[in-house]
Amino acid sequence: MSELITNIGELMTQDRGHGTRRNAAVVLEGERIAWIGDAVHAPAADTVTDAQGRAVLPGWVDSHSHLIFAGDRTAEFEARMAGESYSAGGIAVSVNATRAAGDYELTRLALGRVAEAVSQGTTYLETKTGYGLDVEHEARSARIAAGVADEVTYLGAHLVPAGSDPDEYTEMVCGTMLEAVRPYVKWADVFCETGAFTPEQSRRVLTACRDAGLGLRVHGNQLGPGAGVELAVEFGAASVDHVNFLTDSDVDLLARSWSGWDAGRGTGERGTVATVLPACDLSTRQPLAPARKLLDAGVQLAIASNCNPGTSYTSSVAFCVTTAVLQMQLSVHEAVRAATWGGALALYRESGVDEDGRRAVGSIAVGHRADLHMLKAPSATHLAYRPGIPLTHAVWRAGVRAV
Ligand SMILES: N=CN[C@@H](CCC(=O)O)C(=O)O
Ligand SMILES: [Zn+2]
Repeated sequence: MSELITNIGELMTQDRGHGTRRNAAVVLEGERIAWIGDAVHAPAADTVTDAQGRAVLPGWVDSHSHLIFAGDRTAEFEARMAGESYSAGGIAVSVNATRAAGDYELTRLALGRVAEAVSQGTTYLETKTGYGLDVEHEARSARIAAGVADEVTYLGAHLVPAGSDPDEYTEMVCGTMLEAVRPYVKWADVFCETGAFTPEQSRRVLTACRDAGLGLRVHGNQLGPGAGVELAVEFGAASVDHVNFLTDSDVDLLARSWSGWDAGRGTGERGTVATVLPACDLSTRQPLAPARKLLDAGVQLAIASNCNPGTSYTSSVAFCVTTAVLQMQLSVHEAVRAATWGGALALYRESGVDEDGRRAVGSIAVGHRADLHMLKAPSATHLAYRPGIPLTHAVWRAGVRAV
């Protein structure tokens, strides 16, 4: 089956040429993009969708979320809005509620959150464990995550549970817990921060997970300056996320991590993506991550929702993009790029043409996965120009109309 989407007012492809086309058309064939060109030259297809001048972007690639949880942390949020500051300790509230929930309930909650994300234009999504924090519940979270998300990250190193010895717990994260989650996960993450895991404990987790064949990610430099970025770059992590408190040397390390990479061709040695989480920064009243400075220094940037019950209870990547433009001084093109192609880069999914099951996501090009987001607006600029207005008109995920 093929579908022609025509009369696209603005097609923001975010492909290597960064092309934005006017009066464009796209043909989808099965799960792939088969043709892109001017609407006047569009070929015939089995079905036709008239965009009536609306804008089309790649679907959002949300490279950082924590969707496997039960319970509610409204009280903590209210206390924060009354002046308290965020601390990692709140994670324990979600751990208790998550452990108490049955499998069916936890799955239902996670699926609801994925559906909410898709309804707002997300077509590819990573999610993490991290609210189980014992072998049984981390393995269960990983299994449920594998059934609802495109990419799963093991975050046993989210918090040392109350009553556990930090070094013994870290050993379990690197041993029996890692073994139990291994069949379900592709990535591992560590919350390297005061109140969570020390640099030395983080190093042990990253080493064990790398040796187990997992790709690496780091929660770093969220609540204060620290070793997160240094460790992420040293271990060749795919991304370091949050990055609110960076020294010049952190920015330089991140930029230099990309020096062996040919951005035009997308070849060479990859570095570490800096993932900024604007909704989290607002919701914790933290200083915004220096996205402008990172881009200017040559760092590859992603924007993600960080949807979780503590610091960022939103799955709206559009909201994050809006904030990045209005508050972080990014252009609309840069912000959309970071939330599509940048997210794919952070998940090693930005390239791959017509490889079965591994088509690129996050950009619109022939042979890439047909993940499209049509706005109720003639241009992507409206995402920032009309903040807070739900602008998703239609969504295709792997060629299937999802919204
Ligand atoms: N910072 C660590 N983890 C989450 C928050 C988890 C929570 O508070 O429940 C984050 O990415 O912000
Ligand atoms: Zn997170």
